[in-house]
Amino acid sequence: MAAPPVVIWEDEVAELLLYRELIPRLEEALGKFSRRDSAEVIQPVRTIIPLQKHNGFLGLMPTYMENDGVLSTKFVCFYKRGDDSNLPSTQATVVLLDPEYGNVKAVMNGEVITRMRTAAASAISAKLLMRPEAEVLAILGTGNQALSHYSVFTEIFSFKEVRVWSHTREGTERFCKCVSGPVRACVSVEEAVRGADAIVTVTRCTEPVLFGQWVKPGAHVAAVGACRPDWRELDDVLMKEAVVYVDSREGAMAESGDIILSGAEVLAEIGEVINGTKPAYREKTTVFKSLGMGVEDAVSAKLVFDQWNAKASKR
Ligand SMILES: NC(=O)C1=CN([C@@H]2O[C@H](COP(=O)(O)OP(=O)(O)OC[C@H]3O[C@@H](n4cnc5c(N)ncnc54)[C@H](O)[C@@H]3O)[C@@H](O)[C@H]2O)C=CC1
Ligand SMILES: O=C([O-])C1=[NH+]CCC1
Repeated sequence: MAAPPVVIWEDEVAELLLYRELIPRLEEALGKFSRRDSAEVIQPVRTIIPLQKHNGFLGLMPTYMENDGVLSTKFVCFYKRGDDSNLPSTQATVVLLDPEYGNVKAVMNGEVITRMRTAAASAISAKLLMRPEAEVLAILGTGNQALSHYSVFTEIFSFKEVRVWSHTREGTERFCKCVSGPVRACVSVEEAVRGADAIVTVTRCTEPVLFGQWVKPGAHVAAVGACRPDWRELDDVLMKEAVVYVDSREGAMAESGDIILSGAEVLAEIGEVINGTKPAYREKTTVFKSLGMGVEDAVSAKLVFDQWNAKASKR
């Protein structure tokens, strides 16, 4: 009989998951996903169930990576919360199964995984699409994703300046107190993004907040919020002027308001750039539209589980 599942919760996931180990595994997984070899990866577009009464959505994100022996599902609830709400805007759990027997091996906190793998995917897009001489990073939004993006972008790049903007002053103040390095608080989006070489959008807004007229030609934008077909973070000018990359074409066409409503053309998946089958236009203005994928959760969960087992064998 299979052993009962282990439960690995927030603090332990945070201790076991490190960007330096996660990033290379994510790069490999994004490349595998874009090869569309069903003997290697099966990851359908997530199923979404609206939670109308609570202004939210449940996303189910099953993934099977045959050669890696990874079978997992993430359950993620995300909500359109008002500013005065103390309730979380994203809650997630990842279940890791044994693909041979079908039993559950581990149940893990998915918030840390979601924060870290999303920020790591944005950092991979910047590694491939941002100009190497980039000096200024701007972050729009000051929530959980803003903090994880600050951590990984300052860990792997050497920006001379990091700017942050939130639509509330309290949000900006909280963010500036939480981060361990320098950051300049900005009072408007325009102040934050003018002249920036890299821009990360991690807001819960449903109307455009970043306008193309303010974006420096050649800048790279990692667009992480606006994960519903009628939600926007970026305006039509930016979407049409930029070269657009996505994590998954099918996901983007089903879920990204910035792509669907602007009618912008998608040049490539980021995995295709990793595989060398599509070009990286570093000298042009680029947008990486991230929606989040099950393969990212699957490789993160495997990493956490492997590290947990390695630690357990030393006890
Ligand atoms: N692409 C992906 O893989 C993922 C995307 N997300 C999305 O990223 C976004 C940020 O997520 P979290 O940091 O977890 O949320 P959070 O609730 O911790 O932070 C959201 C931020 O948006 C700001 N905000 C709220 N309403 C706004 C408005 N009308 N205009 C401008 N700013 C506004 C808040 O002040 C806060 O700074 C959400 O849209 C979430 O759904 C989350 C997880 C994964
Ligand atoms: O990939 C993910 O976990 C999510 N994308 C949008 C909200 C949550």
